[in-house]
Amino acid sequence: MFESGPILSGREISFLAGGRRLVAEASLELAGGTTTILIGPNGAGKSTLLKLLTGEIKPAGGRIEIAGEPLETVPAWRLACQRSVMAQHARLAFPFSVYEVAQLGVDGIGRALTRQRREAVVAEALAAAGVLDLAGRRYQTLSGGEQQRVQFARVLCQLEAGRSVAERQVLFLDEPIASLDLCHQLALLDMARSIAARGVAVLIVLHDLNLAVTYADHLVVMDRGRIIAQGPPAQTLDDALLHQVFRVDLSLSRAPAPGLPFLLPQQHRGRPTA
Ligand SMILES: Nc1ncnc2c1ncn2[C@@H]1O[C@H](COP(=O)(O)OP(=O)(O)OP(=O)(O)O)[C@@H](O)[C@H]1O
Repeated sequence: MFESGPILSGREISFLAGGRRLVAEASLELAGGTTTILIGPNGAGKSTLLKLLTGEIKPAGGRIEIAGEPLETVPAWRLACQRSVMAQHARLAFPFSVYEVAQLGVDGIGRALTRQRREAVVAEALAAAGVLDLAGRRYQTLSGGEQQRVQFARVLCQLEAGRSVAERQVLFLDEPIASLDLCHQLALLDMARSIAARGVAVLIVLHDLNLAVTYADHLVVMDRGRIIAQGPPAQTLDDALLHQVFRVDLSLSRAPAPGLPFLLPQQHRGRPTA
């Protein structure tokens, strides 16, 4: 059994850039064993908030703690063991093979592991992400969806290698299914949930509201830099909030599968309402 409770917490976090407040007084907790899904329209501040929580950028105000320590005091090598990040866009300047990209996840972090174990971690991650058969290919020659799955393999490697150092870990996935077909979307989200089930705190930025309400234990809704609602999906989303945040007419109804919340467009006019 794992220790439940928050692994990462943010209190009143703010971030300013270009003369604008991109994140304003955001507070949230990422608990072990929990899948938190962050939703909101384009430009709401989701990726900016994720970058603040991962330590990639520094907040102008507020406090972020990971495993009880202020985030800014945790040395980079330990942070790399405590949290793994799949960014929205990953660029590679060098002609790496798929295997080498996944291997980046264990480089450094997996130094305490035997070479055999490191190789097993990479092979297991490539297989879990469904890209083992692409291991020898040049990363740049892959399709967008294949590249996204290789990036997922890389973060799986990092998480697994980091486990030898950090017991309490956070997995951040920023729009991890944006380029994936439905089968691979569900496979990735199922895997993220099974990672949460072993005690990791998982934060996923998603645009698909159906998948968000289906996979989230905790839903966080952002609009214009602010967290405007959060909690269990069924108690967090309602028609009024959907209209306010996404500026379209949607209705929350029940899908044929019992207990599975589902959003159906109602009189959708094909473009956002004013
Ligand atoms: N460094 C920056 N300087 C100025 N503005 C920025 C900077 N970074 C982000 N922004 C702006 O901040 C807002 C929030 O950006 P962010 O990427 O966090 O949104 P998002 O909710 O992830 O959007 P999307 O769903 O489109 O990915 C956007 O309007 C963006 O243009």
